[in-house]
Amino acid sequence: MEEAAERKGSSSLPVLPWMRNPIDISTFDVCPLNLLPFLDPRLEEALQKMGIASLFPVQVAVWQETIGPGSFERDLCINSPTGSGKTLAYALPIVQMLSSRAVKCLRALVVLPTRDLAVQVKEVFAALAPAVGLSVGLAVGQSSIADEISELIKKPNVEGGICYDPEDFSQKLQGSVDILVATPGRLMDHVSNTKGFTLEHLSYLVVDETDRLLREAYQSWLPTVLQVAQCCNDNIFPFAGNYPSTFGSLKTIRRSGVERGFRGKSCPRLVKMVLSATLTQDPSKLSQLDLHHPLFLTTGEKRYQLPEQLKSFKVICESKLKPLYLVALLQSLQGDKCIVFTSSVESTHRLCTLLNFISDLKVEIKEYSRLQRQSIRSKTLKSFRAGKIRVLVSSDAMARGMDVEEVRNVINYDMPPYIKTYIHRAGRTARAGQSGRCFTLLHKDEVKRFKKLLHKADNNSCPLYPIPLQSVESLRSIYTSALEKLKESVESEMHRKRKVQLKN
Ligand SMILES: Nc1ncnc2c1ncn2[C@@H]1O[C@H](COP(=O)(O)OP(=O)(O)OP(=O)(O)O)[C@@H](O)[C@H]1O
Repeated sequence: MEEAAERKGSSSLPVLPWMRNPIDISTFDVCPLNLLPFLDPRLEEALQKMGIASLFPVQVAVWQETIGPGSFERDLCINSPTGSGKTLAYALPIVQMLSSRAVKCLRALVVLPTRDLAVQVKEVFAALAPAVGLSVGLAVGQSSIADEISELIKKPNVEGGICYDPEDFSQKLQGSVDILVATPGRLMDHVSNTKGFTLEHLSYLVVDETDRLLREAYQSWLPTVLQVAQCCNDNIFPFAGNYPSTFGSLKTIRRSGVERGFRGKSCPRLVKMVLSATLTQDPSKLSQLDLHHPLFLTTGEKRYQLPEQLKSFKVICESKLKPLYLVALLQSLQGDKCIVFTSSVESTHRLCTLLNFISDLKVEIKEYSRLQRQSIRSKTLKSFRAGKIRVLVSSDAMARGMDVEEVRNVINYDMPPYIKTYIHRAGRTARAGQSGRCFTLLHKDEVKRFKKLLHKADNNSCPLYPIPLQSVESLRSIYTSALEKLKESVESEMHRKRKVQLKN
C-alpha cells in the first residue's frame, strides 16, 4: 500500500495517533558501558569482548525504555537508520531480562525474513547469552529438520532408557533454548510438527525488518504466533492461584510474572519489539501486530533517514554503455569491497557472468541471489566477509539487514524503484558511523525521477560522479569480446537446462 502510494506520488496515509509524538533517538548520546544503569557486569564483559565500549543512541534509547522501573510496560516500534545498531538494541535488554530466569524454556522469539539475516542476528545473541547462562537456537532450515530439532528440543531423561507410556514421553520433551532466532517458514514447521516445541512460555517477540515481514503472509506465521501465545495466557488465567502443583514449575513462574516485573498481575502479556530502517506507518499493517500501548522511537523528524556518513552520487550514461561505465567505476574503486545491486535475479546472473569475462577487472567477483542454492549463497557470503570476494553482484536478496565489514561502496546498477529500496541497498555501507558511498547508474531520462525519489529521504545532494569518457572508450574491445562470451555462456546454460527438463 505504501509502495502503491509512493508510485502514485502521494505519501498521505493517515498516521496513527501514537506515531505523532515519538521519542527522538537523535537526542540520545552514545553511552559508555560503565555508565549504563543496571547493566549486568557479565554482559558488560561480553560486550567488551565483542569490541563494544559504548552503546549507540538507538541502543541507549531502547535500554531506557526497557530496563529498570516500568520495564517493557509498552510495546516498542523502532525506526532507526540502517547500520545504527538495532540488533544489539533489542538483543541486549532481552538477554538482560532473561538472565535471571529460573527454568530453561523458549522465552524470546526473533523473526527475520531471510536465512542469512537470521544467522547474522543469532551470532549477536550467541556472543551475549552464554555469559548469563542462556542458550540461543536457530530455526532457519540451514541444517536438516532432524538436526534442528535435536538442537531445539532436549531429549527426555527416561529412566533406565525405557519409556512405557508414549504420552509420558511427549510430556517430557522440553525446549533446550531460551532464545530462538527464526525465519517464518521454518518457525511454522516447528510450530506445526515438532513434538515438544512450544511458544507457550514466550515473553518477548521481536519482528525485525517489520515492513518486509508484514508484506508477505508466510503461512500466517504472525497470527499463529500471537494466537498460540494468547491461548496460553487464556489457559493459564482461569486457574491462576488455584492449581499451582498441577501446572508445574514453568507455568507458576510465568503466571506470577516474577521475571518481568509483573509481580501481582495474574497474566503477563507477550512483549513485542518491532523494528526497521523504513518502518511502515500503514495502520492496517501495524494492526496485525496487536501492539500494546505502543511507543514509537524514531530518528529525527523525517520519515526516512539515510546514515549520516553516506554520500550519494549519480553516474549518467547511455543504457547500452552501462556495463562499460560500471567496469570503469569498479576500476576507479581499486579493489575496494563493493556490492552491485541489479533489479532482478536474472540480470544479477547475467551481469556477474559478463564481469567475469572482463579480464581487466583483476578482482574476485561473485553473484548472490535467490536463484542460487542456499549453500552456495552462504559460501559466497562467507568469502565476501573474509575479503576473498571483492565485488558482489546481487539482487535485493542482499539489500536488507546484511552487515558486512569494510563495504565502502554500493552501486545501484539499476535504479531502485522505491526510496525504501534505495535506503536498504545504500545502507549496506556507511554502517556503525563509518563513511560510505552509494553510486547510482542512470540514463538521462531517469534523473528527474531519481531526484524525486532521493528527496523523500531529504537528500538533495547527489552530485555527478565523473567517469572519464576515455576510460570507457578504452574498454570497448574487451567489452565486445566479453559480450560474445556471455552470449555463448547463456546459450550453453539454456541447452543444459533443456536437457535436464527432458530427462525429468
Ligand atoms: N555499540 C556499538 N559499538 C560498536 N559497534 C556497534 C555497536 N552496536 C552495533 N555495532 C555494529 O554496527 C553494525 C551495524 O549494526 P546492526 O546490524 O545491528 O545495524 P542495523 O541498525 O540493524 O542495520 P540494518 O537496518 O541495515 O539492519 C554491526 O557491525 C555491529 O556490530
